[in-house]
Amino acid sequence: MMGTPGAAATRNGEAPERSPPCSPRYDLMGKVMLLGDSGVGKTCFLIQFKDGAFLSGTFIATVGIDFRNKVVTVDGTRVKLQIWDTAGQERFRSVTHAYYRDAQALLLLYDITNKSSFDNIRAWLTEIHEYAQRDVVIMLLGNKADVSSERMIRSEDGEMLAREYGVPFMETSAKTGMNVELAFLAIAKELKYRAGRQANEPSFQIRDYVESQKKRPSCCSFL
Ligand SMILES: Nc1nc2c(ncn2[C@@H]2O[C@H](COP(=O)(O)OP(=O)(O)OP(=O)(O)O)[C@@H](O)[C@H]2O)c(=O)[nH]1
Ligand SMILES: [Mg+2]
Repeated sequence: MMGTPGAAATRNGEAPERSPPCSPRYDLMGKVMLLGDSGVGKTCFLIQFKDGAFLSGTFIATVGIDFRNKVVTVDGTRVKLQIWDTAGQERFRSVTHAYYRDAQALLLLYDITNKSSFDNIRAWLTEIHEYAQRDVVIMLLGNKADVSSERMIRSEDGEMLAREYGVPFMETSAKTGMNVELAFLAIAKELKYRAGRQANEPSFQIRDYVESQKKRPSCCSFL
């Protein structure tokens, strides 16, 4: 499905997004984009979050760009996440660039079993800095953490890279669901915090939140 870039994260009612009458109510909405090389698992990550299912079998690369909506409730606030699933293949880059500008959050994935997908993260970050909003929330995710036997990238390497860029990091599995919901909940919490901080509300640090909540794969500390 193709869509168009649109409105920024807003309180419901202030800058309304046209939504069908049957869509669930929400207090706040934000656009999230999934980025990363082809095959790292972006589409599976989204399907796992949206439907709780894993697409195994033949890999079908995404063509162009697509989105799904899901409303999550964080601390009593309903946050509608409009999640854009991009094509990782180089030939679709010019299509996806146009969508960066409207995103409030970017989930940048690599595949822990694929070294080049990790090596390309720096190039992705350069691209993000070129096309995205300056204050966009970025999270680095090392996906396919369930495949410990083929691991090429140590968890510590992901952590180090994330620290260098000042972004939260965790390993995930679109297959088992490990840390998938947490990634989106952390984004939703950050968007809620940014949209309107109440007096006396403690400040929210997304990196601390992710560090305190994330699960670690049980098998791979020997690498
Ligand atoms: N074991 C395992 N396999 C995964 C995981 N996530 C994705 N895969 C597999 O990896 C392949 C690629 O997954 P996709 O989600 O289609 O990859 P993508 O990033 O959307 O790729 P493009 O659409 O080309 O950008 C598929 O065969 C999936 O079944 C995971 O967490 N664990
Ligand atoms: Mg895809």
